[in-house]
Amino acid sequence: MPRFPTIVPVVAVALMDGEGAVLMQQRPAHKHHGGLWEFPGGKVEAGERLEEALIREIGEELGIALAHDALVPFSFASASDQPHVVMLYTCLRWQGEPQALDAQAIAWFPPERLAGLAMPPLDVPLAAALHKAAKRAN
Ligand SMILES: Nc1nc2c([nH]c(=O)n2[C@@H]2O[C@H](COP(=O)(O)OP(=O)(O)OP(=O)(O)O)[C@@H](O)[C@H]2O)c(=O)[nH]1
Repeated sequence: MPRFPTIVPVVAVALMDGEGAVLMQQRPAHKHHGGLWEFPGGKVEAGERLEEALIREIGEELGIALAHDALVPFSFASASDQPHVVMLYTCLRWQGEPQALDAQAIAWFPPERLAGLAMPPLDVPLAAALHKAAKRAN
């Protein structure tokens, strides 16, 4: 019987500003997927709850405190050739001003511009779903 690879859970967030723009970060050049734009986040550590991991990662990467009750599960993405499962939340409320503490750069993009970014493969369907949801909301 075929066996599935062990899953590596990754949590990420689409922070949205008052105009619906989404914050993306550019991965450091020396890392896997270097230079690509991704949703801020990272791997869930053993024993961590998903939201707890996300709040920790975002504190480390952007220096902001996400409001726990503002984290809304949005979608997830996986592929047969990699163990990562990216679980994306949306969030409209946080404390502090996002800074690129880990990434090469951070920037806000209207949802319709996400598809034009160079992204890791798992982010492509997530970005498309965000764009679709934004269109439905308008
Ligand atoms: N944070 C984040 N990671 C993503 C996204 N999409 C995606 O495929 N990933 C992958 O999920 C993993 C997250 O790992 P991480 O951010 O905690 O740690 P890392 O950069 O050191 O990863 P690495 O060990 O693969 O180099 C990376 O392999 C990354 O490429 C995304 O939108 N956000």
